[in-house]
Amino acid sequence: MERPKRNIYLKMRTLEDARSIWEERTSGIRSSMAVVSTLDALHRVTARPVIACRSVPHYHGAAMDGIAVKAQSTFGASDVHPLRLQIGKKAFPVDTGDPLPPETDAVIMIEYVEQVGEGEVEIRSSAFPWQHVRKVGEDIVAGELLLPVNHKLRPADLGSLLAAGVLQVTVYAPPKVWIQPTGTELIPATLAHEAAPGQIIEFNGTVLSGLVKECGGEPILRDIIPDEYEHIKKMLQEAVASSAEVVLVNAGSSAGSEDYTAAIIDELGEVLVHGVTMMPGKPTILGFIQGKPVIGIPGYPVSGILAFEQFVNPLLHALQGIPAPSFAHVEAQLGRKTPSKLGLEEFVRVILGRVQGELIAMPLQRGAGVITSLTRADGLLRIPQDLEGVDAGERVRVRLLRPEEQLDHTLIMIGSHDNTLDILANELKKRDSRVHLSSSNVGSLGGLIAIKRGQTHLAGSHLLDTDKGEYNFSYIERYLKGTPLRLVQLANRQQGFVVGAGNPKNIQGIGDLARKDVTFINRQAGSGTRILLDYSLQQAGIASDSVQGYDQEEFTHMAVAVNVLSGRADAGMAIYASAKALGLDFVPVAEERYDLVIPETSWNDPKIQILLEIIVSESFRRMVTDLGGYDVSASGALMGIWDGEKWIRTEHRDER
Ligand SMILES: Nc1nc2c(c(=O)[nH]1)N[C@H]1C(S)=C(S)[C@@H](COP(=O)(O)OP(=O)(O)OC[C@H]3O[C@@H](n4cnc5c(N)ncnc54)[C@H](O)[C@@H]3O)O[C@H]1N2
Ligand code: MOO
Repeated sequence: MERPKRNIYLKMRTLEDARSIWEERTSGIRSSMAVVSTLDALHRVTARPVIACRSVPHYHGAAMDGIAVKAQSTFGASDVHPLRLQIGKKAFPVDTGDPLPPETDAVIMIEYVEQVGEGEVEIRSSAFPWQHVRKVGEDIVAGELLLPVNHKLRPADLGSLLAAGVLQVTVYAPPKVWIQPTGTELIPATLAHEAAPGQIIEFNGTVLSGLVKECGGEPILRDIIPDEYEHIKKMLQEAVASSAEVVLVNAGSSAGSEDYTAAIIDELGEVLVHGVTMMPGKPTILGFIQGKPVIGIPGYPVSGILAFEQFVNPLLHALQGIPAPSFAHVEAQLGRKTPSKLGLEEFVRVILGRVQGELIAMPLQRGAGVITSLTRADGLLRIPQDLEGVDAGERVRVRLLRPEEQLDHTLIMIGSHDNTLDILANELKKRDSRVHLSSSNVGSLGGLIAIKRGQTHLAGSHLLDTDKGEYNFSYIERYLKGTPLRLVQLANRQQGFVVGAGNPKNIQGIGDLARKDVTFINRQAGSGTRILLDYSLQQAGIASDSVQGYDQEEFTHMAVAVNVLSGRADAGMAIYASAKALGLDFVPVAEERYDLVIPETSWNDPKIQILLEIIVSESFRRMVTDLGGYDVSASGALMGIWDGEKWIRTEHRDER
């Protein structure tokens, strides 16, 4: 048998075309039917109409507490002519729900009944027939249509079914979905502690299982199989012969030499689409084998989730006879220019928060392999394929990934990255579970600009004025004229060189960066760390082009440390905590002040006030001290009040 060695996208389609091809080919398919107990039928979809077996109520009953009467016998009663009725003859005490005694057809509420003498009551107005009576069949009439077909059962529906004597319902069986992780590099999460380089923990299977359950399906999660032609082929044959109604093959769908899935589906059945002009999610495969939908889900986690949403979610709903629920959207202002590839529909993860009444969307990291870009995201921005991007300040429609009401409790922090922000985020949630810190790392200067544009509640900044040797003040004077704010110290922290464990290249100071055998990893321009590095180089009389790797930039301290850990670089400038976190060595260069820049417009925001309480708390200081490399003795100190024109300094601590 011929085994294809290489693969290309066989049938590339736009997202819109792929969706409509898929919808057309799958719209008629339905899941098998099952008869289930009404008690277990919540969220299932009716596959047959449901007919009431009995009427509700099945007797005339009192709708109020009081006395049951024959309405006719009360006619004429009034304030002027009160009427007396004998208990047991003309008036019968009843409670709500009691059957009406024979010959009666109305209830008078107890509030309008006066007890007079032994066995007699008096009324001062007449009753009309069927007043306060629940008549037979008022709610449900036996034989009537209770619920139509293709109806998703809600708790109240189950109530009406039981009331109408319907103890079993015919529903669509939860569509069974075969989920097959593939990849020779994959290992189960239980073996995470012994993962060798090149081995990847399998987790997409669990993500896909969760998504299937959310669509009312039943996942069948299979053990990992290697990326081998025969394995994949045998598995697909087994899958289509099984009771599974849908088959998902995860990974191996792009152009790699081991990516056979499309070729095998083509051999065993039919490939409708291979490649969709969406990003992430491009290598999606849509096909059929023996009448069963088979979908190749890309291996990168974000790509996989987005491909599932576009193609599997609507399919699983269609199998149950209902449309996929639509997603909630909000309008927001885009905080940062976001370029996008022409010809590709791009899905950008964003954080969302309300700043000065305006909803702001800030893009997060874009890598399709970055699963945390989805856990951190508040929303998804879809950039159509005919756009080359969206400009900062443009109004965009963003799909919500959190309930809308949470957006008012989101604290947006844009600017420089610091490891203490994770502690802050956790402490905020601890104090008020609604409050959520969404941070975007764009460097200190980027944070000040975001404040200028009214796009953030606060910024983190450590900008060294190389002339004055002080932090932040002069930058605020330069960039934030007309924007009143307060500057609060978060911590003093140690900056230095992160180097390999044991300092293998024996890096002692800035001078070593010019060595031919030392490769550096830099931070992005505009970051405080970069300014500190450039300043240190200048002080030492070292030209930047004599530093190897100077042009290689990362956006966070941890990313710099990871470069050193992986051996890509010998040194990078970062905070001590990032070296400690990865078991690397650290060569101190300077201590710097990291401040929170809080515009006056958000100073009184309760979320900011909680944050200010946290940073002066003992527990916060202890946790930050434990990170190492921080001095928190002045955390929370008000460094200055800027009225938009000049500084109103204060030396007092915690003066809020
Ligand atoms: N030369 C090309 N290379 C790639 C292309 C391309 O067009 N030409 N497409 C890229 C795009 S876009 C995507 S998305 C990825 C996904 O491709 P595959 O579906 O073939 O997936 P793999 O390469 O096998 O895996 C990608 C990545 O994801 C990890 N992975 C796989 N399965 C799991 C799992 N069950 N749990 C967790 N992680 C998983 C895998 O180890 C890889 O790291 O391809 C680009 N390449
Ligand atoms: O299109 Mo792939 O799905 O970006 O990562």
